[in-house]
Amino acid sequence: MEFSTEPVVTLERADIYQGQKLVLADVHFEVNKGEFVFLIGRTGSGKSSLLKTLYADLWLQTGSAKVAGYELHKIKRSDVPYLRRKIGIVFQDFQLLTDRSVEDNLTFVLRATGWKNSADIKKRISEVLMQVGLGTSQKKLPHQLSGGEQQRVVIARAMLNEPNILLADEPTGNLDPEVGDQIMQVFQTINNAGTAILMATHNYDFLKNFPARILKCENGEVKEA
Ligand SMILES: Nc1ncnc2c1ncn2[C@@H]1O[C@H](COP(=O)(O)OP(=O)(O)OP(=O)(O)O)[C@@H](O)[C@H]1O
Repeated sequence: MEFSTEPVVTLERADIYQGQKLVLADVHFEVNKGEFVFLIGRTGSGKSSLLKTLYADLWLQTGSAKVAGYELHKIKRSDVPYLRRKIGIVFQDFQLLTDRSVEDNLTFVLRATGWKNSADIKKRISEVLMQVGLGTSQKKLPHQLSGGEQQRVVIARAMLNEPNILLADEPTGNLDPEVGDQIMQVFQTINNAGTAILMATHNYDFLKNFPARILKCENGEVKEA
């Protein structure tokens, strides 16, 4: 599996619903290993619904999809946690546990995903924090960090189990433009090291400054832009 060249994401004839409402029809695209893809579209066009489908928060009812080796049209609910270990998820709001230090937030995730050895846990936490440029913040509580630093911790958390792809939904939406650019650079560094990224964004400066493939949600469809 690790050495295969198959795409990280494949969707074919997928219809994406919110309740009874068809949000996106006949969605078909692939994301290859190590690729960077922006997902754009107006408010309400279906970007979040598409990302939610990929991490099996929204259930795929028609069509087929394969994400990190898991077939979403066949997946059992009990396998969803394993799918989510293979994909990292980053939202706009930071969703850190506010009463725990950075280190404890990250340890919590590692222990919940089966890590037992304390030395391995410490080593992995230092690695991901270095990767996001936050080497010295282990002992801090989230409120002692800036918004940009908190988002770095969230990205570090998403990287803990070496995902094949990061799904990011407006990851810079709550940040000042300058800080947003720095976070975008963190994503670039991670992408350059081989992790695919699918990022929903409203920030058109990113599209200009960080050229990459663009998918657009428009009129109930997903198109290459
Ligand atoms: N939980 C929900 N229940 C019912 N309808 C929903 C739900 N979430 C979203 N929708 C509807 O689905 C459509 C797509 O919404 P979605 O959030 O995927 O769009 P988006 O492109 O991510 O928008 P934004 O840029 O504002 O985040 C919208 O019409 C929205 O009202």
